[in-house]
Amino acid sequence: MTGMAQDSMATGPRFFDYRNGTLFAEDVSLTRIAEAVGTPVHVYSAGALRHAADEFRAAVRHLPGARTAFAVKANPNTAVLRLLAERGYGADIVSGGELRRALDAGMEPAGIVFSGVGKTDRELSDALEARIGQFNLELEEEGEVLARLAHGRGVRAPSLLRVNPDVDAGTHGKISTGKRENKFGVAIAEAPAMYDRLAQLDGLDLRGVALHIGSQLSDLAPLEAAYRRIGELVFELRRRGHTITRVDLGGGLGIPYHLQDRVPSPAAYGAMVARVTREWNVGLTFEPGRVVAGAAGILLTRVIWVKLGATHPFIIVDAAMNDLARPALYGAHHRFSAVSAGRESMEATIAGPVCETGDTFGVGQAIDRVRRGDLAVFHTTGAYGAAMASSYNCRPLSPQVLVDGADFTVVGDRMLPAELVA
Ligand SMILES: Cc1ncc(COP(=O)(O)O)c(C=O)c1O
Ligand SMILES: N[C@@H](CCCC[NH3+])C(=O)O
Repeated sequence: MTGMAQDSMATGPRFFDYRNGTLFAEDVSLTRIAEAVGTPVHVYSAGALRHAADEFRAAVRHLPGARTAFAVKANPNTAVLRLLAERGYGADIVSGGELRRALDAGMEPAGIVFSGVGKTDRELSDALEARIGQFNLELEEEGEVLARLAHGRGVRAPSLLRVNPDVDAGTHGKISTGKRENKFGVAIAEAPAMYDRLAQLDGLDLRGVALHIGSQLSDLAPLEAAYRRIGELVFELRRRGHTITRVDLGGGLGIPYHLQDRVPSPAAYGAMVARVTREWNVGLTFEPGRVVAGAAGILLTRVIWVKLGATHPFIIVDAAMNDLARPALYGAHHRFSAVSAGRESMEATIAGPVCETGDTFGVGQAIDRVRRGDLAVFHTTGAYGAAMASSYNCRPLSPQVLVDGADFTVVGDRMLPAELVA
């Protein structure tokens, strides 16, 4: 009975839970969603989103000038963004597409932060046109181009300089962003002189510095080390005569994917930030993604075959790496449980139908015993799940459903070509 036993160990309010042996999302049985919408389907819980969104905000909102900008890349679904806008979130964006998403969802332009190492002139112009609240500059030339574009419009672009603090975030190499060899931000040693030059430009309203050292951080120590370096930089910039009013501390807080994972709570994170930034005298911006949306989603799938394998049986499900890329890309783990939990378990390798050996969700895992036709879920897919989906193998993008209490709605992806939407 691994599914039921595993889920009963979860802490905090439970939005995906068994009732009479069937897994529910809030008050809607997943069997009903599968019958109505088909599988695979990404299912989000509005209650879980509200809970995580409020928990993070509660942890940081007492900090001076605190602003929370949800990292849209984690979950750009318009209904999700709308819900977060209602909870007081702005948006951290990295492309013109994400800008449109954030604006479509009703986010205030003033609450939008534009990060990203390769913003095009067109994207910078569109963001200026939209009057977004903050540009995070990732290289000096970007600042010069933005200054020119802003000056041409008779405005000054509110900007921070993103600094690379050269700290090892202790996370997967592909999602680490704050080591000197990474492409993000400017080297901290070069930041003061560069800041001096950028601050001279008429078209920029340079207000401070930003950083983001990586994602799925399971320890606060690297964040604290990076923040201390940024604190020293703030005082150095003030000694050089600059007025520093804002620091953007990025995102990165990890969440549990295995039941035994231990990660810092948002409250512990907020307490660390309060301690480290006490003397800074600036407003703080946060860019959380995963910690807000991750636990609010599951991927509902159906078992197509149980196939004999050399070491373990293969459970071939109808979801694949094009629906959930994290296991194939980072070797990431997403718990698997049956929607109708029986009493038996089995050891199996879970795989999708895509023609790649890497389309595997777990090798030799102990899971609920499932049979052909059974429904099952991958847990904790609300962040970087549907967001990273592709139509590889000409598989249609899977639908997304938002459950709120006893109601559920298909919350489509308006920006995607109609022929790609299931
Ligand atoms: C600049 C920036 N901000 C915020 C985030 C959000 O990170 P997370 O989802 O780990 O909170 C990312 C992704 O790592 C990012 O690149
Ligand atoms: N896509 C990554 C996170 C990347 C964060 C973006 N900087 C993941 O699924 O874990």
